[in-house]
Amino acid sequence: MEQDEFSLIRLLTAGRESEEELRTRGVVTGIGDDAAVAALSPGMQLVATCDTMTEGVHFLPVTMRDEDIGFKAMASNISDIAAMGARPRYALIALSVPPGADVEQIRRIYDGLYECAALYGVAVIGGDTTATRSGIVLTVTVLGEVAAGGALLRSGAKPGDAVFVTGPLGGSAAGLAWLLRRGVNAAQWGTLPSAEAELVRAHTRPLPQVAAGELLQRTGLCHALNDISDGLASEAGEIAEASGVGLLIAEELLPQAEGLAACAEELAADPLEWVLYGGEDYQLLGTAQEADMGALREAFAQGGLSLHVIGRVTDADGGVRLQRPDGTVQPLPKRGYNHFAAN
Ligand SMILES: Nc1ncnc2c1ncn2[C@@H]1O[C@H](COP(=O)(O)OP(=O)(O)O)[C@@H](O)[C@H]1O
Ligand SMILES: Cc1ncc(C[n+]2csc(CCOP(=O)(O)OP(=O)(O)O)c2C)c(N)n1
Ligand SMILES: [Mg+2]
Ligand SMILES: [Mg+2]
Ligand SMILES: [Mg+2]
Repeated sequence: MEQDEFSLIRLLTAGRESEEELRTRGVVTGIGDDAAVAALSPGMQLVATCDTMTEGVHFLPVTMRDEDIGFKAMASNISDIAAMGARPRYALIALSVPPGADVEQIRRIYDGLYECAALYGVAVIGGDTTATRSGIVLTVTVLGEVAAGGALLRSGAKPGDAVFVTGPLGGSAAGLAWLLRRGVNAAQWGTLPSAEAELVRAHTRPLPQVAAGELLQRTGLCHALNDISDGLASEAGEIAEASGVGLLIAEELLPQAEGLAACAEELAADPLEWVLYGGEDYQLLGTAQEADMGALREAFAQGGLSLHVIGRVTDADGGVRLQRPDGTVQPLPKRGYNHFAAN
């Protein structure tokens, strides 16, 4: 790479957004000083999160195009802001690349980062650039805001609440399984049959549910909220633990990504595994009082958003359980993606 980090930073970030545009988004001092300075709206509290994408762990050449790596790194962070019922505002990007990296590849990763940021009105205000000895590591920090005292936590679920999700599950894991099995190169994705293309899209270009999170926050009716990065079972376990409750999920009510069953059949896989344990769907999982679900459904329908009731909150004794279609109930282990599992 014929660059030092200063020229690389300029190459990646210069000219992406006009001064004027950054100012209207609240940026007082952006890229180029020791730290960024940015405004928060009056009466709002800061909501901050960071997540990393590591080559070989979160992506491989056969699973993600360069632009997708950037898009998904930004999207997964925005999803955590959505899961607090907050609005994403600013992002910082920490990039580590091997010394011999292809600058054009890094630039494409940045195209994806900025594409996702623009989609959600997020301004990139800084970051850090270093070398790594092998593999790309991309860490995004997103700063958002929420009405003071109004953040939606994992800890507010109450027995008797309905449990809901904001959209279909299992698509990302199915898309990943399909890409790994087929090993097709990204240039061929455009020619995929539409069902597979949708699943691949769910894996490579997840769309965080910011509008749903903000709507849930505004209504004041949502008791607990979490986003699904590690899988439904794992995130349900997080809500149960944080709230000191149990959750009973009905398998029949789980919304499946379109084309999931056909893809599972083709790959001789179990679609329920993808739905429960696959992860990276970035839908929101929440609870609200049963009696308020009608009002929530109406508000979601008016906003063109979807909402699916998938179960109910119980007392803590039962833990997290799954009701099978035949009526039997079994424990739903808090199994999901584990970075340190032996494999
Ligand atoms: N290395 C770390 N140091 C401090 N806090 C961390 C670290 N890693 C994760 N956390 C915090 O632990 C909590 C759970 O993290 P995580 O499971 O990654 O959440 P999510 O799945 O929503 O990204 C978050 O509050 C996160 O900020
Ligand atoms: C090549 C490849 N193998 C496996 C996966 C699946 N995968 C990797 S990380 C992960 C969970 C989500 O990532 P994590 O870093 O745990 O995010 P967080 O829970 O902190 O939001 C999953 C399902 C993948 N995306 N790509
Ligand atoms: Mg995390
Ligand atoms: Mg989360
Ligand atoms: Mg995780």
